[in-house]
Parts: sequence; structure tokens; C-alpha cells
Amino acid sequence: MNLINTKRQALKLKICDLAQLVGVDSSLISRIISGKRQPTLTQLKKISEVLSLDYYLLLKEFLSNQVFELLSPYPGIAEEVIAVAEERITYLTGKDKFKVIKLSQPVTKLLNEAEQHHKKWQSKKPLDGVQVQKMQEFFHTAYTYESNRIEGNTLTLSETHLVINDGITIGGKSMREHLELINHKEAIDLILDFVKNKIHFNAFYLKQIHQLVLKGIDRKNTGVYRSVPVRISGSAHLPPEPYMIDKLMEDYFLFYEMQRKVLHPIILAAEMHERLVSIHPFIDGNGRTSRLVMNLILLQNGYTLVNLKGDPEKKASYFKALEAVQVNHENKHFHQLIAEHAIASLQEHIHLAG
Ligand SMILES: Nc1ncnc2c1ncn2[C@@H]1O[C@H](COP(=O)(O)OP(=O)(O)OP(=O)(O)O)[C@@H](O)[C@H]1O
Repeated sequence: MNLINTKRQALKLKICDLAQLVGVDSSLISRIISGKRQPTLTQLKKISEVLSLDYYLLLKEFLSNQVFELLSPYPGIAEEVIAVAEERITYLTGKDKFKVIKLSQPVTKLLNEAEQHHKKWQSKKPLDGVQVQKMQEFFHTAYTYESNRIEGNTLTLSETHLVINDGITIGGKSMREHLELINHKEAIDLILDFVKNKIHFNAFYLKQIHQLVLKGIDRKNTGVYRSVPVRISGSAHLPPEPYMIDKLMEDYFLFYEMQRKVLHPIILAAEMHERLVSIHPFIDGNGRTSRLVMNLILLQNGYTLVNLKGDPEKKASYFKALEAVQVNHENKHFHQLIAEHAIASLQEHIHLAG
């Protein structure tokens, strides 16, 4: 255990001093340091605290010593054994995470249907430049309108069009409402850039999206995880306390890494949406950011924008589907909702492409 000895010497601690602080015999510490004896996990934890050493680094050294002890008598096959063990671990963890995502029969049926439309949509490409521009103006305006409407923005669809495409301001409406629309349109352009540049989605890009959503609205909180508790009004789901956010967001991106090539893109997009909005890592703008993340994933996989609607009835069923996952761990309604919207969007795109 070199880490222990190096730190002990740096602190000028005698073996008997360290033993006393840890509450064990000096001979045990000597044997641990010389590698003749493996510490228990409790002893290892105590040593890490006494020496202010990172427990996980110590644990890593401890486990690799154990593997070494086990394999050193078999040098001829040691590497092969490690490779087989590694494969099993990857399989087990991957399978375990995959098991969490069960697809219901109706969802599987919808995914098959979506695949057909996806093929047809791909066959329409490349589209004429002017046609692309017109279609984007239409879909981006509708998406900006609905996503902000969910959040409470009061501008109508035609007012949204005037603000984001013609730069016209609407009398009697606040600066904030205008900024929400302009920012959202810019955020769509940002995710299109991400798709073009084939970025690998991670925390850096997530924060860039969020930064745009709240640009000019809340400078202090743009692109940073919250440090205060939040509540979602009207929801039974309690977002996690702020001290858990870093760890949960690490898991969030780990989930993405593990599942991005395993799950169907529509399910991956739905999961990344639901998981983000359930963590609610930002003070504000979580809903809009999560919907943009979902659409980034769909676009990266050749699908078209999913536009969840903000009228009271549709909004209520969207929130209900989210709550079913959060409270009852029941994801089929949310998967179904996103798959249905993905199909509707593909159909509309195919129709307009002629
Ligand atoms: N159980 C739930 N009920 C309602 N909304 C939920 C629930 N879980 C997550 N949400 C999400 O939270 C968002 C609203 O969160 P909040 O009121 O904090 O506003 P926000 O973070 O500014 O999001 P938005 O961009 O929609 O305004 C909704 O758009 C929805 O996506």
C-alpha cells in the first residue's frame, strides 16, 4: 500500500503513531504497508480519514493489489482473465441499466411505425434550400410558441412569428416574454449547429443550451446548476436537494453514454428529457432545456422536432405522464406520448416535403 506509506512519511508519522490513530496494532500497519496483509474496508476507510487520503484512490490500490495477488501465479493467462472479467462486468452493468427500460407492447408498435416514417423522411432528402428554409421557419415558430406556452408565455402563434422572424415587438407584452421567444429560437439554431458539427452531448453542451434559454433574463443562473431547493408547482414530484445535483448529473450523462447506442432514439430522447426535468438541475428553464435536449437527440438520429403542445389539456397530459414516471416509476405513458408526437412530426414533414 504505497499511498499509505508515502502520505505517512510526508506527515512524518511513525508507524506506531498511525496505528494508534487508526486504533489497530503497529504490526498490522507494518504488514499492510509491506503488502503482507490486506486491510478490511473499515480499516481502509479509517486510514483514509486519518491521513486525509481519497478513499476511492485507496480502494482502487487495494483492489488492484488483490487482483495482482490472485493472478500473479498465472502470468501466462492473466491478461486474458482480466479481459474476460472486464467483458462480464460491462455486460452486467449494461444489462442492468437496460433492464430498467422496459417497453410496453403499444410503445414497441409505435416505434416500428416511426421507423417506417423515418425511412420515408430520409428518402426525401436532400430538399431544396428554399424549401428547407420555409419548413424550418414554420416548424421552429410552432415549436417556440408551444414550448414557451407550456411555461406560461402569453404571446400568440402569430405574435411569436412576428417576434422571432421579423424582429417586431408586441405592444403591451413584457421584455421577458419577448426574450423567451428570441432565446428559444436561438437555442433551436444552436442545437442545429450541434447536429451539423456532430457534437458529443455532455454537460458542457447542456449548459450552453441553458445559457441561451435564460440569456438576458437571469444572468446569475444561466448555465449553472442550482444551489437551492426547488419545487414544481402543482406537482407531487419533489426534485432532489441541491447537494445531490452534481452526482445525479454525472449519472445522467453516464446513462447517456451507456444507452446512446442501445436504446431506440425516440426512447433515448424521451428518457433524457424526463430524467433531466425530474432532476431539475437549474433554478429556471428546466422544461424548455429538457425539451431542447430531447430534440437534439432526435435530430442527431435523423428524426424531426417533437413539439409538445401548451394548451391546457395537452399540457396536463404531458405533466401527468411525467408524474407517472416520477411517482409510480411507470414510463409507458411518457414513452407513448413522445413516440406519438415523433410520428406526427415525421408525417407533417413528409407531407410538406411533397
Ligand atoms: N411532475 C411534473 N409536473 C409538471 N411539470 C413537471 C413535472 N416534472 C417535471 N416537470 C417539468 O417542469 C417544467 C416546469 O418547471 P418549472 O416550473 O420549474 O419551470 P422551468 O424550469 O422554467 O421550465 P419551463 O422551461 O417549462 O419554464 C415543465 O415544463 C415540465 O417539463
